[in-house]
Amino acid sequence: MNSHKWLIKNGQFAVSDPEWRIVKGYMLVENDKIVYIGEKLPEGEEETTVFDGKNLLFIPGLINTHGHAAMSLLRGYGDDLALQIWLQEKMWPMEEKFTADDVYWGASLSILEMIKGGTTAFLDMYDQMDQVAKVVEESGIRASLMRGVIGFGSDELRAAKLAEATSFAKEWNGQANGRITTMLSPHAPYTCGPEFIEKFVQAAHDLDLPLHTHMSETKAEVEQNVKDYGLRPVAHLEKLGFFSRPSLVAHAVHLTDEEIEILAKYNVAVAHNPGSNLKLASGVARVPDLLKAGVVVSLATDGPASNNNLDMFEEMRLAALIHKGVSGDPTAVPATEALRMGTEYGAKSIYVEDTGTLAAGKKADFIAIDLDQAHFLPYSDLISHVVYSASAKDVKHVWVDGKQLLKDGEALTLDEERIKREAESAFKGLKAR
Ligand SMILES: CSC[C@H]1O[C@@H](n2cnc3c(O)ncnc32)[C@H](O)[C@@H]1O
Ligand SMILES: [Zn+2]
Repeated sequence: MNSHKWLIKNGQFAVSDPEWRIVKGYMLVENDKIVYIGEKLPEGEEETTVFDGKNLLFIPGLINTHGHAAMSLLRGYGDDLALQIWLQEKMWPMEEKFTADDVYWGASLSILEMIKGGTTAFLDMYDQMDQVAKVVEESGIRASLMRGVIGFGSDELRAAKLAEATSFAKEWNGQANGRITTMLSPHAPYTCGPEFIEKFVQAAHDLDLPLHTHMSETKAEVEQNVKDYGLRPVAHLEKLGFFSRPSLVAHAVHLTDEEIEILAKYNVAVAHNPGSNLKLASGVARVPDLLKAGVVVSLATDGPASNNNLDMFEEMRLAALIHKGVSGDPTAVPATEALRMGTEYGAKSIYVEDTGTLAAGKKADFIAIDLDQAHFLPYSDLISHVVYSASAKDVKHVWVDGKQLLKDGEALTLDEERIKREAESAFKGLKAR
């Protein structure tokens, strides 16, 4: 393969080594990697192709660590409901009717929205994952993918779903030039019995893969777990060996001090979904306490049907704001920490640690924010502006693996008009069936 080198000049770059600061000057990219960031033109690069970074702030691509992309087709279908009613009466009956094409177009719509909003990597848990993987391959985004499994039904059905999950994980791990990685994912302790979860743990050991699940999202679910198994979800999963694998849990809203200690002890990462937790009235996770205990807390939207968008700037802002409101402490989650949660901690959570920061040697997954807008002036503190003033609409350019996916707000790898048409028609089809 021919080597491709290009240089950004006149840019402002948000680096975090170890504190956030803005470097004004140059960034050199070679193939899929950042090779230099600094104030001076790197020696010998006078002739290198140049991209003008004037009026642009370059930050690491945002990393959305929990979601269900195909659920964009169900956006607005079942608002203002609590989790279990929303799942049982609205989502699951519709999801039963999803065809492979529905998953493909639903995932395409979400991936388009994510790229346009500055997300360069995401985690997805869903059925018919090969369709999502196809869109990841075509679009150029990075993703951690898993066939999510709900363990209702017969032993045969469960065995078939586990086999599907493991064969997907084996087949797709490392595909799309390494942009796809995989995990194994029982949906939740309330939809997967203990023996079934143990099978996932065994498979994760056999295949050397991380585990992911929904955990302690609602108070009712925690109480049900105690009734059914005599333990709260954290001790229950610990007993089943879940945390013996690298693991990421989504939500973790209802935790005791002891549970936070257990998560910290096993290095379990938490995907915090502030928007979805508020919308489904699930509660507010103890993020400041988790961070204090040394738990890696990243940010996620959850599916577009419980959010109802995939704007990671909104999640960073919510994370920075709600914990101040709940605790009465304005320093509970500072802007600097919210930005790490949306980038660096996201990379750790989905085990793609060669991304998530702007630094020489890291993957060239980064975005450019258009600073020439009223809501960013004065240019007093650009890190503050990213968290408190920016939104998905401010993203002008996006690169993943050094390849440009968004240019002047236009998707380069996806056909936006076709995706919008197909998604609308897929939703109509679902409703009619
Ligand atoms: C087995 S595929 C994933 C499964 O998860 C469902 N889901 C979407 N959002 C949530 C949530 O907040 N908590 C629990 N489960 C959720 C989705 O509808 C799929 O069935
Ligand atoms: Zn979810």
